[in-house]
Amino acid sequence: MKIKNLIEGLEIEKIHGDLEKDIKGIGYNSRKIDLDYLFVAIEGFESDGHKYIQEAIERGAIALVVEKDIKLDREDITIIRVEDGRDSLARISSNFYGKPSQNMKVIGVTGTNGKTSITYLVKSILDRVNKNTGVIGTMGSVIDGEVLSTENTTPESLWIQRYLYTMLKEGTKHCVMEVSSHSLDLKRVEYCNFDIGVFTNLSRDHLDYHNTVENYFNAKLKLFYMTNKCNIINIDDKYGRRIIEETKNLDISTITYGIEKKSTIYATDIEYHLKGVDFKLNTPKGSIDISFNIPGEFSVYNALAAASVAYCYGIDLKGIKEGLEAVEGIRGRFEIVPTNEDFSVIIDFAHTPDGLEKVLSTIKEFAEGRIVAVFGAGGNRDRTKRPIMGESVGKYADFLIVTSDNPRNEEPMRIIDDVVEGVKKVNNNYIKVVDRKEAIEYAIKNAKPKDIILLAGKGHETYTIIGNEVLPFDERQIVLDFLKEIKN
Ligand SMILES: CC(=O)N[C@H]1[C@@H](OP(=O)(O)OP(=O)(O)OC[C@H]2O[C@@H](n3ccc(=O)[nH]c3=O)[C@H](O)[C@@H]2O)O[C@H](CO)[C@@H](O)[C@@H]1O[C@H](C)C(=O)N[C@@H](C)C(=O)N[C@H](CCC(=O)O)C(=O)O
Ligand SMILES: Nc1ncnc2c1ncn2[C@@H]1O[C@H](COP(=O)(O)OP(=O)(O)OP(=O)(O)O)[C@@H](O)[C@H]1O
Ligand SMILES: N[C@H](CCC[C@H](N)C(=O)O)C(=O)O
Ligand SMILES: [Mg+2]
Repeated sequence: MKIKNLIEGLEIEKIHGDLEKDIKGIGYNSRKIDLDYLFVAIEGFESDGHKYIQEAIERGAIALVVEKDIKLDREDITIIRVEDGRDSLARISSNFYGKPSQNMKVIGVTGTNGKTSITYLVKSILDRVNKNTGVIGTMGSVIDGEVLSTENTTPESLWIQRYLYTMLKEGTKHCVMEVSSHSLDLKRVEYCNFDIGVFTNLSRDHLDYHNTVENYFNAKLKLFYMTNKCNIINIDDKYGRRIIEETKNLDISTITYGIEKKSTIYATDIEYHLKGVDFKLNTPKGSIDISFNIPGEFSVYNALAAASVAYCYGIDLKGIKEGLEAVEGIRGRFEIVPTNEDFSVIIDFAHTPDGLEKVLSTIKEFAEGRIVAVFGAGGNRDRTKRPIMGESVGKYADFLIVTSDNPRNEEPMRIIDDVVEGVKKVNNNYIKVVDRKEAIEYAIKNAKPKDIILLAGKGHETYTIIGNEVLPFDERQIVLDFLKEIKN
């Protein structure tokens, strides 16, 4: 595509050079630049893309989008100076891929917990009524059955636009996307035409990035100004009610869902059990009984959110029921490891105080033996949530093994101590085991009949991040291998 077409709509401060050149690809990382590429230099938190302009040119960049004035000894390189590199990257990427979001239905899901779960529930319902649905989120990008791994829950704008383009090419006209607060703040989803926005809930997380809960909320709020068809909001969450208030004058319809407060889509007759939850789904078009395969009240909320999306698209109750009930489970979300033992092992991705509270209170309701929790907190992430996570687990678990969860560049024992600070307030029945594999093995070795061992925090992840290294680490495999080992 010619540079002049690529920069359509871009807010430009200065241009130098030829705009007729043909661009073969776009990049924001110098290491990924190829022949005849356009390189967008972004000043980041860790580094500065402008430092890598020379490398980008050596690799084949023939045009640059920059946030600062730069001096080059090459006259043939086109230089476009802009105010905001991230915003420009999003605009250019959308142009390059033919503005794919304008030709499809994109559903954005935001909130602290439940995003991944809801995206897969929506996919299950829409797929069943012949709407081939793509997903972009924590577990990767799913395009026509193929899963591509993504670096972030919501990838950089270039990738989002590329995935949407590929989906369209494959005949996928619906995409359900997790929209993280980082992505809203860092403009990864700019120029993305959202049909529907879904809000799950808001609780403590990511304060390392946003500093205050108010900033975190305001980042999430942005999504509901970007939608065209409908906003779907959890009315039982106080931040959900704030979104409803803040957006009430917009020319867009709002569907509310909930259990406690009066809402458009709601659940009644809820019956909890360890293998799932049964409830009546009520909509303005009638009610239907749902037998859902993931337990807990939080699952009812996730199912209601997905049902609201389907309702918004006019899918009938039977279609919604079939789609929800077809979900046998979601990887790493209350996943029961098939051990064949007299105790149970559950792998769950809870990594926030609220997520842990929700999953543990669900387990507590059915536990006949002890609850043993193996968990930790991620390094280079919100420190303020760590003691609160410890407290959430300490309130419910009979025995806690506080361990590591992706320490990244932090000292693992320091993270554990941050968590233990909260544990100690409510429970003294804990040990610290830095090595997560040893921690899991300890829990299994000492398991008593009817125990429920919860391995929390890593969910679907099959790796651990120690320093800058990503090492293989699959908890299911660790559990099964260890059981085999102690039996031999
Ligand atoms: C805090 C944050 O979100 N940071 C994101 C941000 O990084 P940054 O601004 O620090 O980038 P940087 O390292 O300073 O580099 C600046 C620029 O120089 C470029 N560069 C750098 C080195 C080089 O050799 N050549 C080069 O061109 C980089 O490509 C970049 O364009 O922009 C990068 C490019 O898009 C992202 O990869 C990076 O996400 C990092 C990996 C990250 O960990 N993000 C997490 C916190 C995140 O986004 N999480 C959310 C929420 C998770 C959830 O709860 O669901 C998510 O959506 O995943
Ligand atoms: N609606 C919910 N409310 C509270 N906790 C939930 C909810 N849904 C799921 N959880 C808990 O949070 C964990 C993570 O769920 P999920 O992966 O769906 O959230 P997410 O918002 O995608 O998280 P992330 O921000 O990491 O992408 C689950 O394993 C479960 O323990
Ligand atoms: N999307 C979340 C996932 C956290 C998962 C947990 N295992 C951790 O590493 O803290 C994050 O990047 O903060
Ligand atoms: Mg997710």
